[in-house]
Amino acid sequence: MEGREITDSTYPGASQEAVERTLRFALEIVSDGIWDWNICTDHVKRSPGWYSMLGYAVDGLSENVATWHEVIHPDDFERVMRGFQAYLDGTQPLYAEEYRCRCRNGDYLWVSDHGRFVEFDEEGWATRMIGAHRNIHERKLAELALQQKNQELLELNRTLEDLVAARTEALQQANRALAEQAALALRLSETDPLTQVANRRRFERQVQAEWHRLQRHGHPCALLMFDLDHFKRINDRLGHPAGDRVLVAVAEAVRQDLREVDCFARWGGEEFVVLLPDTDAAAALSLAERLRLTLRRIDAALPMLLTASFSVGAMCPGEDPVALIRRLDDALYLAKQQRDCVVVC
Ligand SMILES: Nc1nc2c(ncn2[C@@H]2O[C@H](COP(=O)(O)OP(=O)(O)OP(=O)(O)O)[C@@H](O)[C@H]2O)c(=O)[nH]1
Repeated sequence: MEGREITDSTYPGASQEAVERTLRFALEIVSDGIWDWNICTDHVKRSPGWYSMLGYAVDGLSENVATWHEVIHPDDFERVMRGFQAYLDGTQPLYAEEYRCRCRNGDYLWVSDHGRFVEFDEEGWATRMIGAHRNIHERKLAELALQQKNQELLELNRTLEDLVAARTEALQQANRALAEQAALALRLSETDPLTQVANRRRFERQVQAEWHRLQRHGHPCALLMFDLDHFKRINDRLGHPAGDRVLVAVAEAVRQDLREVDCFARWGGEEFVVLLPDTDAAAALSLAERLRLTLRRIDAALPMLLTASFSVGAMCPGEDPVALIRRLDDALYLAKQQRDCVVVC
């Protein structure tokens, strides 16, 4: 077994005493204090360096293991004993611990402690163990201060990360709320407050977009315009609020006859327009006829029949949207000469 005999081939011909002296010198050079434990008698011989390291008079303490137990800091005691026992049990290949030792003046000094068995009986039981202490107080304090700083930095970092995450979340929430508000503001600015259909502004924007689509891809697109007939009479006979209710009922009925992609808008007063993407003039005409009949069927508790006059027209490539609207206006004017009819332009 390694380290079983101190007198081995390293020191051929030397006496046991001479070898021990040499080893002791070597240990004193590399350590601050040495202990030499006779396991059978429980006698522990400690070097003068060990006593002076802790401020005790040389050989001023009982030379046994209990002295060691008494100087270990209570907070380190269990850990050190566990490490020591693990070596004694053979579950650890060496005994090496760092802990605090009580000095004579009551202060505690950080030391490192290494030890190993050096002699065994015939059955292989350890009979002697030698160890060395080193004063690591300054290094250990610096290390602990560094650990403390690292811990503080970690906590600060965590706090900062939490703060950043909380701020990011708050910012994202604010952005979402802002985007929702902006979308609502846009919707309101482009919605007719009475009928809740699109207003002229939204309609003109959509017409421009469709016009560009037509120029680029040649997709057909049609427009439909209608104006309620003799609407003034409704107001005059039943009052303005009743007229409002009729406008709302008209918008509701027409909307139900349209597709999602159609843009239905109130052009002004009792006049409405519909933008019909991917629709040619013939399809727009049949839709206008259908809507004309729809309006006649509206049940608005009116003493007179509700009718409307329509104009429809398809967008022509190259034609200015303004010119197209004018064309529809002119056709509606013609329809108004007869009323309750559709004029294609
Ligand atoms: N109740 C109500 N009436 C409105 C609204 N906007 C416009 N009007 C009324 O609609 C009527 C439009 O009258 P006119 O332009 O003479 O048209 P009309 O009576 O429908 O006659 P024709 O279009 O020639 O068939 C006016 O009395 C306006 O006051 C509105 O928001 N609510």
